Amino acid sequence: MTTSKTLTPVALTIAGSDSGGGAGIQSDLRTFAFHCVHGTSAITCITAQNTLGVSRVDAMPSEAVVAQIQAVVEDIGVQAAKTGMLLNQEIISAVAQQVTAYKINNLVVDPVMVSRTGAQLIDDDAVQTLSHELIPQAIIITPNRYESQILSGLQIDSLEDMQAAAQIIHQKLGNKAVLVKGGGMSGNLRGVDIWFDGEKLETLTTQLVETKNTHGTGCTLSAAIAANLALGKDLWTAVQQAKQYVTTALTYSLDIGTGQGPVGHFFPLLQKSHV
Ligand SMILES: Nc1ncnc2c1ncn2[C@@H]1O[C@H](COP(=O)(O)OP(=O)(O)OP(=O)(O)O)[C@@H](O)[C@H]1O
Ligand SMILES: Cc1ncc(CO)c(N)n1
Repeated sequence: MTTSKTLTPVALTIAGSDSGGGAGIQSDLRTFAFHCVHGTSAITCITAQNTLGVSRVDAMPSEAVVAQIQAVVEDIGVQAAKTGMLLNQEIISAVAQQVTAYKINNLVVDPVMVSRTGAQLIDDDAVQTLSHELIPQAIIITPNRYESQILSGLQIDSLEDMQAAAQIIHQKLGNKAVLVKGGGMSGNLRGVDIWFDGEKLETLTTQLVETKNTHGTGCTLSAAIAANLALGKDLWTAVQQAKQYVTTALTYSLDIGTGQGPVGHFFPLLQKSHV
């Protein structure tokens, strides 16, 4: 059997480490692997985190983040990338400069600012830099309910609010597409996302999964979109399939820890071995 370098899809995650293994770098690399995409990483910060929450965050020096991106892109090359928790203004600016310099165009930005529970994950100055320097370079951004409120200036309580926010964010920031995620909504809207690409306003609905173990859904979704882009799929297909991946991972979520457990990525293996 021969192997070919050119046939190996590679994706890069630029994100924080989650010691509990449910979100961040750990969920992204797992998602890439289960898409048969080689995963590379640039770690922005180290969180001490478990199913109950984040107890400490240590930022990496921005030079270290830049060095990781350079090491990966200059030697291995990437077909797609995603950003997650970038923590502070300096790191966001440095990442934005690298994205420009290396012309990373299949860029998925998960604008991690506020967790689903409403906790702020980056400082105030960083929100501005994210909006002005990095988000404009993304092919798609995937804000959750609270991030969509910040980016659109709207209070979001209904499906109509989500639709209006997606359109405002698209107009303001000019990404090819915006996906407003509904995990932070209430009732049946929890599994509903809104896509807007300037023309098509679509509601993405899979089944609602009734579980408390939803940690890492947002990271997994954006990583799965990036993986699908690395595999050469078009953006709309990449998003639809990523949404399905997250839904299935939620149905196999892991009841570990005493708080919110993570989504489960092992389902393709479990199905094969009939465990
Ligand atoms: N209970 C659920 N059932 C089905 N889908 C869900 C559920 N909760 C979240 N999702 C889906 O998970 C994806 C991530 O959305 P969510 O709003 O949870 O992102 P997030 O807040 O960024 O996540 P994170 O917990 O990683 O910070 C979306 O596609 C959303 O519809
Ligand atoms: C490291 C990290 N990135 C992203 C999130 C958002 O889910 C988190 N909780 N932790």
